[in-house]
Amino acid sequence: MAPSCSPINPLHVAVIGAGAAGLVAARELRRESHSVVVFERNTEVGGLWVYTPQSEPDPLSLDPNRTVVHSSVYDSLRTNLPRECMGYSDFPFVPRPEHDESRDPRRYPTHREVLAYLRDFAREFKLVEMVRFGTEVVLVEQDGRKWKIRSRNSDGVSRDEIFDSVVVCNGHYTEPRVAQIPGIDLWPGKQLHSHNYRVPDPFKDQVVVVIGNFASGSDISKDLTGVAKEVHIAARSKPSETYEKLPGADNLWLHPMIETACKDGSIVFKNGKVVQADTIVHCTGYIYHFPFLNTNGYITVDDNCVGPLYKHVFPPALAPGLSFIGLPWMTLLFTLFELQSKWVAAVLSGRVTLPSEDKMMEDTSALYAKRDANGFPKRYTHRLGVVGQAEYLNWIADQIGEPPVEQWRNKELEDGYVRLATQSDTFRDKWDDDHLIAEAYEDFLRQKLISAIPSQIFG
Ligand SMILES: Cc1cc2nc3c(=O)[nH]c(=O)nc-3n(C[C@H](O)[C@H](O)[C@H](O)COP(=O)(O)OP(=O)(O)OC[C@H]3O[C@@H](n4cnc5c(N)ncnc54)[C@H](O)[C@@H]3O)c2cc1C
Repeated sequence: MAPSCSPINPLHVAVIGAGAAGLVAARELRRESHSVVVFERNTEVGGLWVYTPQSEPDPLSLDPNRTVVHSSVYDSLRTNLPRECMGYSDFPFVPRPEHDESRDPRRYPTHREVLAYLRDFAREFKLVEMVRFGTEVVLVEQDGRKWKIRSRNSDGVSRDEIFDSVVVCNGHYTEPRVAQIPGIDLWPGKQLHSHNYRVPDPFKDQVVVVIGNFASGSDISKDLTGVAKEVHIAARSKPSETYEKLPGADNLWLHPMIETACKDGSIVFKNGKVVQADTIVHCTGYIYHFPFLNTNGYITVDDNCVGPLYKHVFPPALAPGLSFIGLPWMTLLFTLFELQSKWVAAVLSGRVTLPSEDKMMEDTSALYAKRDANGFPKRYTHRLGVVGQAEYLNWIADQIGEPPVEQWRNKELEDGYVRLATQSDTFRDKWDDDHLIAEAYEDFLRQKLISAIPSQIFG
């Protein structure tokens, strides 16, 4: 629906999480005159990007009563997308050497630079004053037409409060998904999920099997080659005859998926190769998890499909009081967080209207039907992909009267994914799209978001 001329209706809104999604949600809600409280269980902003050397005591994170460590960032992590396309629209993620010599000016900087950027963003827009740190949300449920939030502070003190609306930004890279391996119960080696991987040192001289070959699997296997005896990647997407020695190291092999794990410590791959392994690292992704949410069964998570949700944001029967920012993946995430936040803020103030509950349900059912007809599993419901993501982001932009996402930004994402898949050992340092960098910086200059083009970022 197009923006209406209705008077603005300011509400009291709770945001759960002060990561990249929650920060921009808070900014957009406040811009729309809502009063905002951001609940953040950590002691600082940044969410996933707040690296900690600590990992969880249960290396597969299966114990529901374990102490949760939020971040899944490993020490050597650099971004998997170029920085120009990662930033918010009016606060570009550009090198900021004037601040501090420890900043990383590279096009694919370290996780520390992303955290520094998010801190800069929070400072620039005075967002920290809205955040209640060390405060975990333990329950969200409807209370008449409003929403009750129960939170617990670091002293264990609980508090109930009533809000007009709740915006969920709790992140979805903390609750691991673990691969099912025939015979694993009798296999005597160690297992961990990439959520609990930080540095390669504990794997010195080991034979390690890494399951998964996308961003984390590819990074972690390379990280391990420096200290491990052998590293074997098991990739679900590879044909069963695959057996390749990978470039960039002399102890790294690519296999198809594991056939079975045996009690003598061996791992048999579907290509028939057998290795005597010490450790398996599951780089197999994460599941959406909302342990605090009580909607009397209305919202479910079924094979990583969270629903029902209109356009991945609003549960039709509970909209607009409850909304979710940041569920889709394979997209320009910070751009998505910003556009979804603007949409939620405008819907809450009455500036933009949602379709009827029935129409939203129809749209959601149509999305599921299309997914099923294309043969995609449920866990791909929130996967946007290169084409789908541009359409989706532009659809939201249109709802709120914003311009479509810049072509250079979409193209950087597209080319970035191709590089990631085809030159996984060099994609962060070698590229041939300097023209896109130039377009991005000209755009930033034109909008007066920067004062000069830094020279060091061209390839
Ligand atoms: C290894 C890895 C590498 C990545 N690399 C990139 C990249 O290069 N580029 C990119 O764009 N994206 C990348 N991503 C995706 C990344 O997750 C997003 O970019 C983004 O930072 C997620 O932001 P978020 O706010 O949704 O979640 P988070 O950053 O996870 O923030 C959620 C916040 O909610 C808080 N919280 C959770 N539950 C509660 C509760 N009950 N009460 C109070 N607070 C709570 C948490 O403490 C946290 O601060 C990567 C992800 C991973 C796992």
